Amino acid sequence: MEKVCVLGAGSWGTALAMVLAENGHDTLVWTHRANQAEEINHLHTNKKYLPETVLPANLHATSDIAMAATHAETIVVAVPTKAIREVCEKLTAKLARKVLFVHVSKGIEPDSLKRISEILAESLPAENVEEIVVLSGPSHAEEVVLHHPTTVTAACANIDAAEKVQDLFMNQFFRVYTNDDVIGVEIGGALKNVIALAAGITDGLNYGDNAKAALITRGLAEITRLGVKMGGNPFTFSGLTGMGDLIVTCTSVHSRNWRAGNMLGQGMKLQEVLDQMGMVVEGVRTTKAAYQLAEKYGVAMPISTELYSVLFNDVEPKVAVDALMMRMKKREIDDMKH
Ligand SMILES: NC(=O)C1=CN([C@@H]2O[C@H](COP(=O)(O)OP(=O)(O)OC[C@H]3O[C@@H](n4cnc5c(N)ncnc54)[C@H](O)[C@@H]3O)[C@@H](O)[C@H]2O)C=CC1
Ligand SMILES: O=C(CO)COP(=O)(O)O
Repeated sequence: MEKVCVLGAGSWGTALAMVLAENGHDTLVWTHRANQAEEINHLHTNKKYLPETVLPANLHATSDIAMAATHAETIVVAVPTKAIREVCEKLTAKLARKVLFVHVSKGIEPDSLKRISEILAESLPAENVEEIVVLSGPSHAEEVVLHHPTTVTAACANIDAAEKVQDLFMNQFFRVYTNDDVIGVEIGGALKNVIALAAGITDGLNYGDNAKAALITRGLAEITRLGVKMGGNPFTFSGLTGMGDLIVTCTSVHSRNWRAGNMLGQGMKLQEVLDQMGMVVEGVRTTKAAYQLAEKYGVAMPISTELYSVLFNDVEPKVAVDALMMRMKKREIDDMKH
């Protein structure tokens, strides 16, 4: 039995804490909201994020970051990308030992263009970090808490650390693979949210399944082009954290990014959509990062670029789709190289 702390009691942090507690680990979930910690401890629910779920009685919560820092041999970071630096800062002052860090957030920081493992490495004291492992793949919290079969990947250059995380989480309904390609796994996990927003938009425009299949396939092509240029293994992008996650996020009703895109496609403005969601839609900030990364690495990312113009330059979704369809003629396979 390991002592594990999960930082963030949104839908994903709570679902993963539930997996860990059910696996018999001494699991504590930290939330910055005291009333949410009380709800988890006394009612064994987290109604705002997982309204139908009863949490295991051995899952405990705290809003005291010092308690979270001292409890854990392993810390799972499950807050949205934009909160990671702030949470690390709070945690840093309280860390007293070396900890194995696992992150499950899917984003890239705009402007700095840092991946999450890079943000963690620069925000946490090196003497307190045993390793940083990313856990990613096609996995909606809503299905994990129902014990529906789910597969994910734990990635770290140090494969022993990835295997340790595999052992922590793996059970009959939650299957964990390992990979040593952190760049490929993080890029796939972050950028699929961009394509899911676009898929939601075409569904909101009632463009049907041909359009969605095209977005998934050409989306994977541009994610792979960028990811390989950044140093990722090309095979990672056809795995669980690439194609797998792209499929689930573009097709599932649980997807926050698809739902947000769907509202945009139906004519709502971005701010209205975000106000209505009440949960993190990582793809919005990641679209900005993708646009910047495409420029930085000189890689063609037409879907991300058109989505950027919809989200940040007020271009009508239909106009953006027309622009994608009317691009210069291309060869399908040659195009993958540029
Ligand atoms: N929901 C899901 O099924 C999955 C989510 N993810 C990723 O996990 C990450 C978290 O997502 P969700 O749990 O869905 O988000 P959420 O919106 O359900 O919850 C986010 C949680 O972070 C907390 N938070 C926000 N700002 C904070 C701050 N400054 N300090 C401390 N806590 C803060 C919120 O109070 C909330 O408890 C995202 O990067 C997402 O892409 C990954 C796989 C599945
Ligand atoms: O990453 C996810 C599923 O693997 C969650 O995606 P959404 O944030 O779009 O809900």
